[in-house]
Amino acid sequence: MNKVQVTECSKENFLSCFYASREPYVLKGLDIGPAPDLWTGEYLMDKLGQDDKEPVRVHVCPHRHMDFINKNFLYRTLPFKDFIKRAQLNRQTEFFISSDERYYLRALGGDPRKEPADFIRQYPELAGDLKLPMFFGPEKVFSSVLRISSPDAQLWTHYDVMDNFLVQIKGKKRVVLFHPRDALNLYLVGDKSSVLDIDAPDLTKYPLFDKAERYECYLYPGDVLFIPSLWFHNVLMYDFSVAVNVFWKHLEAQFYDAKDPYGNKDPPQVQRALQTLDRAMKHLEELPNDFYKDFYAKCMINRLQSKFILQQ
Ligand SMILES: O=C(O)CCC(=O)C(=O)O
Ligand SMILES: [Fe+2]
Repeated sequence: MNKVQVTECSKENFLSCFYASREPYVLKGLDIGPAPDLWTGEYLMDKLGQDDKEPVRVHVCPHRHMDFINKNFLYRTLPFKDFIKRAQLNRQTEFFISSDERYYLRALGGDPRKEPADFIRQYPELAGDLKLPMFFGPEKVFSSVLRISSPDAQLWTHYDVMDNFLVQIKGKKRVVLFHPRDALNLYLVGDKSSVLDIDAPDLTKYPLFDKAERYECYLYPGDVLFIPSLWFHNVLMYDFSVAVNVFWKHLEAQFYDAKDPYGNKDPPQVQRALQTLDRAMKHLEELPNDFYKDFYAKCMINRLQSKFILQQ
């Protein structure tokens, strides 16, 4: 296991010394404003509990391991006040599935299908309490996302296509990361890993997972975690947790899908390549038996490998 590096450097130092490494860092001691002191559950309910505030759509899950592949959670809409009340508790008196269900809010944009989330515009009641780390020009910002969770919830391992500064405001959490070079060891389905229990993985089902190099850190209020694009991350909340993350474009505009409200669509070039691959697979399906399919699939992998896979 590798520990994610922790530094107390300034923004300028981070950019000149660390950013280019494309490795994760926990940045401590940045001035993020008074939010970590102010944002108790009571305060959030007071600021956002007005009747005219839009209710929130949250994930509701009866298990610790939230699983996007098998969708072991529901989406439910709650008034903000009720959501905050419930998210602070370990056991619910009013619930959708069971008394030990957990909640996770990932704020969406004003028009969730089209617009990325914009924390400052959508939560003006809280915006003055938080100085988001503005490491790059405003034209590079993609979205800023409020994330609130119950204790003992764990978010599935996934990657995002943007650089990310995850600002922890309330509660302690553990973040486990995997380098993009471990993609073949994580049993991916799209942008998510099928290995749900990363602490006790089923190695008979997922033998290669043992090879994936694990990076780990703990985040406390005021900490900012830099997650470079394509790095896999899995987040375990120990407490009622509040965070805001900022997604940044670090590539030129042509490498981002203009219709991506979440920041997790692959580059348009990759989407086209995957469509072509689907067609290629249909052609292989036409072969007379599995032996031929296996052989020619290996020939195709070989071509990809010799042209694109980096030596490790
Ligand atoms: O800490 C969290 O709630 C989730 C972090 C995450 O997946 C992200 O910021 O992209
Ligand atoms: Fe993420």
